[in-house]
Amino acid sequence: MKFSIISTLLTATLAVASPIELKYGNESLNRPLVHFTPNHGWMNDPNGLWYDEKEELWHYYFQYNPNDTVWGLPLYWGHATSKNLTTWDQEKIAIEPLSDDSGAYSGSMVVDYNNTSGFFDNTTDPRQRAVAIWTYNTPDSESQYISYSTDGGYTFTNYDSNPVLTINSTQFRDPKVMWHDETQKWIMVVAKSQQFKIAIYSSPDLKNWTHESDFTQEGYLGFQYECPGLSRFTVPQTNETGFTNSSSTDKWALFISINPGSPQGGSSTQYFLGEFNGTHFTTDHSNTNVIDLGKDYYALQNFFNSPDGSVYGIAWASNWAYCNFVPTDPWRSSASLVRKFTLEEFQANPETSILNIKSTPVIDYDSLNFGETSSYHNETLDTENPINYDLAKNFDGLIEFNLTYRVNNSAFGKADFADLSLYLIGEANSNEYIQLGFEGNAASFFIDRGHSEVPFVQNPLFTDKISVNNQPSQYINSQVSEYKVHGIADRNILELYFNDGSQVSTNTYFFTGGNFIGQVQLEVGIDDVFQIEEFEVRQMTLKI
Ligand SMILES: OC[C@H]1O[C@@](CO)(OC[C@@]2(O[C@H]3O[C@H](CO)[C@@H](O)[C@H](O)[C@H]3O)O[C@H](CO)[C@@H](O)[C@@H]2O)[C@@H](O)[C@@H]1O
Repeated sequence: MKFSIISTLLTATLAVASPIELKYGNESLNRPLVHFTPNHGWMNDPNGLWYDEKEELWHYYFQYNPNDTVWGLPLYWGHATSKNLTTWDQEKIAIEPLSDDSGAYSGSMVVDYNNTSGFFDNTTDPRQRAVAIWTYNTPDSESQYISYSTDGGYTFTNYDSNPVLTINSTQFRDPKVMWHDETQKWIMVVAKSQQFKIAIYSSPDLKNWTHESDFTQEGYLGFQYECPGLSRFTVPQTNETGFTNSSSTDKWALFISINPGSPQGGSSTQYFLGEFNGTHFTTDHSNTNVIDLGKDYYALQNFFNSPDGSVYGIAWASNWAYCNFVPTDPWRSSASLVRKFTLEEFQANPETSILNIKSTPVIDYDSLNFGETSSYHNETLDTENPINYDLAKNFDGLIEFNLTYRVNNSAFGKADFADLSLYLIGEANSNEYIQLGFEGNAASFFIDRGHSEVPFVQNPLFTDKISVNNQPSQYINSQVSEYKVHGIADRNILELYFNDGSQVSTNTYFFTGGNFIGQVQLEVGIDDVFQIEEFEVRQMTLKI
């Protein structure tokens, strides 16, 4: 065994009391630490993401049913705040529906710095003039409402002339609003869900909206479009390999969630890259892109603003195909980690480079304590010598790993199952594990979350095996390619970032007796194929 323990910190104190146990009691052995979960009740889409520049505080609202652990009416906007985008405090409910048979459905938040709406006076700091734009759902209609806050996003007053936008439809929802500098107008993208249209509206004041265009029947349709979003990105500069881009330095991404009927099964989030001129969005190419190739990443929404001008977003880390059966209690569903999105030139294959949205997880390591780190470098693995690493007992169940490996494509035959497999083995029951691996002939990464005794895992729609077609991070020579994967396993959510986030796969998993990982094992199915450049695993926990 060739790993080395680099550091051993905190192990004595961790066994005594973890912050999660103190906060929630024993109910939450599988409650994630750095993925937000409501303290009780049901949660789905992220809503109203914005950054309060005055308080330096991030606000995150979410579809919330506090009365049950399944989706149901009345539906509210729950609320959480964070200083570091890693740990969140749940706040009081922010927006309520008007009756028990209705819902405050998904929507977004803007900061109305210049008081275009007229809702504010000098008593509200311009940086805190928060206006929510959301869908009011009743049995008869879906229409767009606005509500404003004069206390920094904690309580909201409904505009007395709501709705601000209605088209006599029951399938018209999820407005995402941004400010467009060039036209000095607010722009809304909103789903005419079952017409497969993303409608674009403009407004000078958030109250009066003009229909500008529809983006329709593009990409995967599924059953319906939901939760659109429009974000502006900076195009990376042309590099020495001759990658060319448009003369514009900006590029726009239109995000559209589809549910049900996504190609991954259930619900997922796609995006298109193109141009936006203030009234119309046009795609550069007819290809659609999927922002996360896993099963648990839906209804992505990006923050209205951020301190560095970058695009940050959160998704709902579940899937409508099985969300109501997920074995957590007294809450259901988690948010994804916050991700920073940037545009990159992505080598789709040896001949073609394309623009791609790269995802980087945002984790504030200052809010975490670190346990043991195991590290392993420059070894060719063989079948007789796997890496076995026992994690510290009763740790908090948050681990991170980095794995960089080279594949010698000349060292296996067509009929060989040439795999490098990383097993994350349950602490309470070592028969339970997640298998993560790469197979040489398929040149694909795979995730197998089916080795569990939790009955829910047998739900066929949970899809225990998922694969990601994986590009090398570099071609070392004509036979040898290098790949990278960064993983964060947080109690019951595994986020995998391939090649520094060029591709991502987010998937939940469930073990009996809580979701602590007790052992990590890295092994190969065939000799002399895999060279481990780096393999590092570390355990982490929240600072109290
Ligand atoms: O909370 C409403 C918001 O959620 C969104 C997207 O996640 O709409 C989801 C939607 O349907 C789901 O919930 C249903 C109720 O459990 C379920 O039966 C269905 O299979 C799910 O897809 O919720 C509403 C109400 O049922 C339905 O119109 C949506 O498809 C978002 O669009 C909403 O704002």
